[in-house]
Amino acid sequence: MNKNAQLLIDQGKMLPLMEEFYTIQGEGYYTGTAAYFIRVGGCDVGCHWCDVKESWNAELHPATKTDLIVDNAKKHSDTIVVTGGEPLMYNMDYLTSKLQKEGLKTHIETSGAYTLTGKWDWICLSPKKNKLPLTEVYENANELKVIVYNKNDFLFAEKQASKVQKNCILYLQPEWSVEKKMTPLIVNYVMKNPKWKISLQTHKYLNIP
Ligand SMILES: C[S@@+](CC[C@H](N)C(=O)[O-])C[C@H]1O[C@@H](n2cnc3c(N)ncnc32)[C@H](O)[C@@H]1O
Ligand SMILES: Nc1nc2[nH]cc(C(=O)O)c2c(=O)[nH]1
Ligand code: SF4
Ligand SMILES: [Mg+2]
Repeated sequence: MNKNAQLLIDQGKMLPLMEEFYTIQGEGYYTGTAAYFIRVGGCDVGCHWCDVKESWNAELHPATKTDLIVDNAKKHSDTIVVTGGEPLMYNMDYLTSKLQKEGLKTHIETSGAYTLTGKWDWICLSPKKNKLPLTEVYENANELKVIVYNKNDFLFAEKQASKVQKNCILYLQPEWSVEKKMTPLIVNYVMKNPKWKISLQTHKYLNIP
């Protein structure tokens, strides 16, 4: 990448853009709500079950002017979900201030493993064992969404829940490849531990992006 583009990326004025799409939020608190998704490339957390591994290598995704991303997003929805990849690998201050100036709601999907930048109307924190969230992200999360791949993940989920604020909404979401096996276990767990809710990847049942 040329020096100038790298400088603009460092300032958040350009971002490696993998894809953007208008769809229905499939997961968590806003499930069922229309939103425009901005998927930023680049992630080094390395979840073995990640459903967007194509996002990991930032160099495969074109550095795009943040102003253009915003001008496009505002045509589609009043709610913008920034995801990735891991969006917090980049400085989100410029993007979110521009989105909010346009009157748009800013939501983020994050592992919380990097410094919290940006002004967010909603933070979905999905912690990963390989690279745990930073304290500042636990403290500002509106929802905690723990992916359940095996039985040990219930214990991990409880540890993560002890780190977020009292009003943070707690979700357990089955990992997609074991969804048939883990969903009944999550259903049982939630009935026994009703501070938790179940979150399903409803867009995958609906066959939408
Ligand atoms: C692809 S990640 C991108 C944002 C950020 N890197 C993160 O992990 O939160 C978006 C959401 O999808 C979840 N996810 C990824 N792969 C999944 C899978 N195979 N099954 C269930 N959820 C998955 C993540 O935990 C996260 O909540
Ligand atoms: N419909 C839909 N909802 C989503 N919620 C979080 C997603 C993500 O990949 O971050 C996602 C996604 O990829 N599609
Ligand atoms: S942190 Fe998110 S994008 Fe990165 S590997 Fe894990 S699920 Fe995929
Ligand atoms: Mg997804």
